[in-house]
Amino acid sequence: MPASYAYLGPEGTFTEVALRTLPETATRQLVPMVSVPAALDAVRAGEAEAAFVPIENSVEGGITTTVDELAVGEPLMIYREVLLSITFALLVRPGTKLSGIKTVTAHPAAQPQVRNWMRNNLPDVVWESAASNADGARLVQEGRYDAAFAGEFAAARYGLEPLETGIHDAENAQTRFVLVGKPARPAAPTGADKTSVVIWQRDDHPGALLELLQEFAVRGVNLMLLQSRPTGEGIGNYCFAIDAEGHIADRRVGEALMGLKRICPQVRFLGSYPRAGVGLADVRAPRAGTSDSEFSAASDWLARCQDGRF
Ligand SMILES: O=C(O)C(=O)Cc1ccccc1
Repeated sequence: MPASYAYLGPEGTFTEVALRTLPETATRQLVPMVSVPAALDAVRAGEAEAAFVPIENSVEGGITTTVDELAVGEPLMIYREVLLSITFALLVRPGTKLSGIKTVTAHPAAQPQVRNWMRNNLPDVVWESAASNADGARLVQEGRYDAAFAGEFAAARYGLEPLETGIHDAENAQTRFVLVGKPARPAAPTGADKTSVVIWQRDDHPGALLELLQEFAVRGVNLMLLQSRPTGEGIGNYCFAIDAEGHIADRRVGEALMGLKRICPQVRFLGSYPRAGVGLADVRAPRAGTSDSEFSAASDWLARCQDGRF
């Protein structure tokens, strides 16, 4: 049996479309799962080699279920990311008219991307969340809802028709998906990489977040995502999911992570992986004093000082 990748299903999700852009899917069995936690647990249980799940969108930010699931439980690591531009279609059973729609469904992350369109076109319609956009389409096929926001490509799969296509409140809305597996050595740096971590702060005091961010700032590491998530230990207790530019093998990134490890009760490394859609030409040169060679020269100098050989 070929190795399998579990993904947020059922068939016809944006997740599946994004997953199929990875060349290695040609030799993998793709297994739709009912939820993000189910896909991740399939990896933890050794039933799937990897899971492919949505993690962030450009309209609403982090997809919290995914961030929360990666922050706790048996550790997993991100190996790849895929960016997909998203527009929605309003899918209905054949013959349904806009005026006949009383209920609509989709994944919760779809709502901020279609809210204005709904306000203008379906102002009195009741929204209910589905496990995924394709699951919403499946529920419309079953007659549970009148319409679903989903990819136009999902229509044929569920015997529906698109009443409207190209629905998107924000121009160029993109969703980011990640391929997640059990921890192993990250792929070698490409020069255009990203490092994801979740960090917990030691205690609540003025400047606590600033102290964490300084570890990146003083080493010239640019941040690409900062998301606070409740730890579940009472109001005001947060951990922070952070994406930083660079690879853990880059000295400035490694040193920033070591700095965090010294001051945080817990640091969870979620992986270093190539940035989607970014080439070497798009990557800024390191800030003065933060290149690998400058870190090495400084450690050599320190060793010489310690030896009295300066
Ligand atoms: O992949 C899907 O279809 C999903 O349900 C997740 C999702 C939600 C909103 C935008 C893109 C992907």
